[in-house]
Amino acid sequence: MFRILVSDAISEEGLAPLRKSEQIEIVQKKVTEAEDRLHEFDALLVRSATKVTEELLSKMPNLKIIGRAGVGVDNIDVEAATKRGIVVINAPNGNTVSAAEHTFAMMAALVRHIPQAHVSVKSREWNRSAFVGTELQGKHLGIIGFGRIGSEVAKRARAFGMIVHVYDPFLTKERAEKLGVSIHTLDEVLACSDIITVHTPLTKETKGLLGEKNLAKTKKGVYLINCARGGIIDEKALIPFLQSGHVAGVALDVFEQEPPGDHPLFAFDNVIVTPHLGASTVEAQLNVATQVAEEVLQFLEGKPVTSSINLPTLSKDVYEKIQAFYNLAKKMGMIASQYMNIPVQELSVTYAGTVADLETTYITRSLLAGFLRPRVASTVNEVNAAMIAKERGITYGEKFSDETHGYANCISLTVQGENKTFTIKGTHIPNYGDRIVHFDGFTIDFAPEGHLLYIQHQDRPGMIGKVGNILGEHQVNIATMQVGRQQAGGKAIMMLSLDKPIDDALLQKLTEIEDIETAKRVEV
Ligand SMILES: NC(=O)C1=CN([C@@H]2O[C@H](COP(=O)(O)OP(=O)(O)OC[C@H]3O[C@@H](n4cnc5c(N)ncnc54)[C@H](O)[C@@H]3O)[C@@H](O)[C@H]2O)C=CC1
Ligand SMILES: O=C(O)CCC(=O)C(=O)O
Repeated sequence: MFRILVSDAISEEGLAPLRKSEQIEIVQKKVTEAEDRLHEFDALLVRSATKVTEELLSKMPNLKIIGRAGVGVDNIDVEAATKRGIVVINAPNGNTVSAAEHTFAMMAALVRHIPQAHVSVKSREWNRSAFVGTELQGKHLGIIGFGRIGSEVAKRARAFGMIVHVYDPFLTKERAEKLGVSIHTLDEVLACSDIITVHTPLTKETKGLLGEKNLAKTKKGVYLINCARGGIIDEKALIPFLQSGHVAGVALDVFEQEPPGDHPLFAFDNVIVTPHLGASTVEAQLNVATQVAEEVLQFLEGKPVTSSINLPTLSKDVYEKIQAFYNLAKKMGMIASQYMNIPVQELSVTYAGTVADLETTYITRSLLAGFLRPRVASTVNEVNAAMIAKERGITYGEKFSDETHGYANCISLTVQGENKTFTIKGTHIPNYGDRIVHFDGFTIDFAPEGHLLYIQHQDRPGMIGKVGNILGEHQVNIATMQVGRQQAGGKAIMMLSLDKPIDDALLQKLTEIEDIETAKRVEV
């Protein structure tokens, strides 16, 4: 049974695909109300209210995936989740239109004083001269952060006859041209805009982006809108600019602290607010819940997720192409790690043939996870493998080559350890399977699976018989055996596949056979 905790209000209709599965149990409770069961859950679904902290994660040892039904993941400690090998996914575009429309609604409300007029009329006043507004047509709109929502806001602004100025340091010229906007510096946008709206994530760079210094660079009478994340506009820094009239009005959907409580900005009539409603439409909530539910189902079926924050994204098509190599690489990593059971500093993976044209980043992550698994007590998978390797001082890199050794594809792994370098090469043969074709300097051909026994010895008559006898005496059946040698009478190897694992005592007995140099167990 796969147990999912849904901790925030998520569209019931969107969750329907999950409810259909008999293997899934859904519990709808706040994390604080599910304290006694936290350890049971495999998945956690949230919006922005639940704070997914390291402390919460430590109480959820079974958690494998966190789904954010929305865009911003600033309520999730992604680094802590990554360390624990937990996949974090979001729904990056399900609420884009709703957030853009809300921004526009706020813009119109701000320049036409709609909330203030509404309160006035309901207080039995009829004061038309107090609420004279300004048109949007012909006004300069500054958009800071030109991603999904920023660009939707721009479309609507153009339809209203506004002149759009964009600041986004990551926006390419080509994309800006395609979207019909020109890129400016932040200072230019600040200086020329009648209205400024922010649409960036909250990061170290964007926290307080509109603070005292930058607010001073804006036009007198500017209007400001934040429907992105609280803190991008510094709330405290705004106060003197509102008091002096430099800032004509502010619209906030988001706050540094949510809920904001009794906020000093509420004292200003020209500050209008909503309680983080950007994504609160029936359509957006259905979209984000459906996206997250589908991703969780994919994950449950062992398929890659496409909207992960902490994994390279992978489409279904690409995954189908890489799947065989992904599995082969993992096994190669596991074998190399057990064979080289000494500290290692570097892994170097070389791809040749058809595999070199695929999305190898994911394959390398799989290999790295396979390598670390026998060495690390905690969960290690594609999510946290790179981080764990870094913590352990293991560097890794990818190369590409034309040398396929006669196979259609070849993955080669070289492990650099203390005083020893080891190379293993593998290939995947469609409709046949995975084969290891090179092992520590020997050409060989074996399937990388099950209970393997590697023996290195001098090439002498009778060696196979001696090994077979000892295994037979201990009731260990040999399923397959492959041999290889460098030259007659020189160093030779055997790779045996056994029906059951062998213990230390038996391994020791094998190494005591004359002319056997090494005997190692490898479990795949
Ligand atoms: N109020 C609400 O209910 C909602 C709020 N949001 C928030 O809106 C924001 C934008 O969301 P999307 O457009 O979907 O994200 P996005 O990732 O598509 O776009 C963000 C843009 O900000 C840009 N950016 C990053 N750092 C920047 C910097 N230092 N200066 C200028 N630009 C920078 C990026 O290059 C990117 O183009 C996010 O903070 C998200 O959490 C999203 C949905 C609903
Ligand atoms: O879940 C919500 O309503 C908040 C949406 C939001 O802020 C986001 O998607 O980033």
